Amino acid sequence: MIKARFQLSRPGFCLDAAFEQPSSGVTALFGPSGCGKTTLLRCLAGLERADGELWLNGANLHRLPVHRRRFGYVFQEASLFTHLSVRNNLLYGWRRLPKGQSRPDFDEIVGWLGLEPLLEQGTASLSGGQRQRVAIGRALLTAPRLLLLDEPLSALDSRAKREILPWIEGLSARAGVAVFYVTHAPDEVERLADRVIFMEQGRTTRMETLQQAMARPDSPLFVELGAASMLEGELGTGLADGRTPFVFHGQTLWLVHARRPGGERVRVRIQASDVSLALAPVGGVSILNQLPVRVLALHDMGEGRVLVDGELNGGQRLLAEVSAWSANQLKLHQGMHCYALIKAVALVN
Ligand SMILES: Nc1ncnc2c1ncn2[C@@H]1O[C@H](COP(=O)(O)OP(=O)(O)OP(=O)(O)O)[C@@H](O)[C@H]1O
Repeated sequence: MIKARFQLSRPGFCLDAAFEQPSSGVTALFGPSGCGKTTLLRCLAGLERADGELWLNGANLHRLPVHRRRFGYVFQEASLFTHLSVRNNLLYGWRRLPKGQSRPDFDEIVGWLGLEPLLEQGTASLSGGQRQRVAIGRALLTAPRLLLLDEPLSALDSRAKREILPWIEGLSARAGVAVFYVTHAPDEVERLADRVIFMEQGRTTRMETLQQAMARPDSPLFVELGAASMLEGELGTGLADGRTPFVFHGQTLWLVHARRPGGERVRVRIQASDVSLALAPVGGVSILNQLPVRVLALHDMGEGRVLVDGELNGGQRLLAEVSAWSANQLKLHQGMHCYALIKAVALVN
């Protein structure tokens, strides 16, 4: 477990943050600009002098200086050594690991991040996404106890961001290291995070699993794009007619244009406004996906809209946005069974 509490004041800003998280997987630190995400990450790293405490798996790290914490830190813009090749940048911390400490496998980490073709290059010719991959590799090669990533994609354009995301995904599990990931981009949280710590005005306001964070209508993750649900399951083999099955808890959703090999664990995203409800299965419609759902709660969103919080077979949650008029017509109420008609399903990873 990681248990942390930090208090710090500077003119115009106070940090008062506390959390407890498992020491595995990816925890996103999410909140608006200026709420203190970077400051909290810097407190974890030991780069800020804050009051409080920091425990990692029972060890008290709070008084330890930065280098003795052995955390990897990657900033918004990778600061690579310009006089060294990619290989020597990667090996920089690895070579300096204390004698007797087990060394991460260089080739393995290079492979995880797809860095082989770049190894003998200088850093000047690297794209922004490649630089970040090298910075993450360099941090992992120091065998960090925690990996701290501070908005590593924020300086990249959307194409570079799309390219780098698959390399970052799954890294925490492969390397067996817990990752703290600062971002204000909901799509990065949905794609990468297992858990989310929400922050506002210097305070940690809530800690949730991604599923919990996406199952409440007032989730800060929904502010820009509206409510959505995330389902986890397995991709099946694509059919000749263009459909690919996504299977979860014995149910199937059909995706179109998935173009991916079957057998992978994936997440899919369903926008609540793309989900309609019906009292019985509907025939003669173009909608591919209909799933039974049980109504857990109805939330009045104002402006004649109702957000229906539903539970699918197996327990995963599905949000549907319907008009208040339709909710009345269907007499939707808690505990009721109905069918979700899902217009679009997007693969997240
Ligand atoms: N070195 C500094 N000296 C003084 N104030 C600072 C310093 N760095 C940050 N601040 C202030 O501290 C507050 C928290 O900043 P912080 O960078 O932690 O927020 P953030 O949530 O990471 O923001 P962003 O998403 O924009 O990076 C802000 O009010 C910021 O202006």
